[in-house]
Amino acid sequence: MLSVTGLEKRYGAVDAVADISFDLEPGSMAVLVGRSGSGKTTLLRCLNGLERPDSGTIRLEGEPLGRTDAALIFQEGALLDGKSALENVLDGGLARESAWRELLGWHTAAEKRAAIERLHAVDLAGCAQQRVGDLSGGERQRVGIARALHQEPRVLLADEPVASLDPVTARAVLERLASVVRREDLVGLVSLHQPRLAGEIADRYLGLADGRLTLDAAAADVDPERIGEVYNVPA
Ligand SMILES: Nc1ncnc2c1ncn2[C@@H]1O[C@H](COP(=O)(O)OP(=O)(O)OP(=O)(O)O)[C@@H](O)[C@H]1O
Repeated sequence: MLSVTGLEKRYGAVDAVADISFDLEPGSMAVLVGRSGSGKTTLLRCLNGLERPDSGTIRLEGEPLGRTDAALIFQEGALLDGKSALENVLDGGLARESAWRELLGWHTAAEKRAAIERLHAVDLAGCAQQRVGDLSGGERQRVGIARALHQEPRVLLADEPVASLDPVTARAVLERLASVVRREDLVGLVSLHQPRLAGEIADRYLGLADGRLTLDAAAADVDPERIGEVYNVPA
């Protein structure tokens, strides 16, 4: 279980994340909702270790969350366009490698086989050698998922991963993300602005308003009205 307790992150006078506590189970997908500026990105960055919280603890199965335990998928994938899909996925594993390998970007045959497997998991093994810059938006986001998986995370995070995709492609990418989380028994947490898409993949909802957690409930117990309350607008 991922346990977040009393998490706080301030930027000057702004409480971006204010005393947040929640638990998430492995093998289930949680969706993070909230208005723009409510603290979603800050929370995800704290979980991924990109931001250092001012206070609070983040534990996985009782131990402090390690540097490589969580992988974050960004809105635009944060991929290198000039490199192939396979090379981008391989780069995802570099944080686990020794410093000299990381420096040289040198990969073993076993690493390459594993990276192809990750592409296979998102139905993109056929695109392994293609330049990422030549792929469609949906394919790029699936490379982003494969890259994150190659970090071998136990917590898979995504910050508005389908914001730039059409609804049909967005849904396919999210379904792929949710199925990977469930199959590989990961803790999944994804921020989304599209409540309808959220409803199709969420096992659980977390809602933020002004940095505070105002919703923490199983998807079965959440109706559109409750989500509207998080956004402070009628459903
Ligand atoms: N590096 C930073 N320096 C100063 N203030 C910041 C920084 N990052 C975020 N903030 C502030 O913290 C608050 C939360 O921002 P955050 O980006 O986490 O919100 P969000 O819910 O992800 O928004 P969006 O949906 O627009 O991405 C905002 O008031 C924002 O202006």
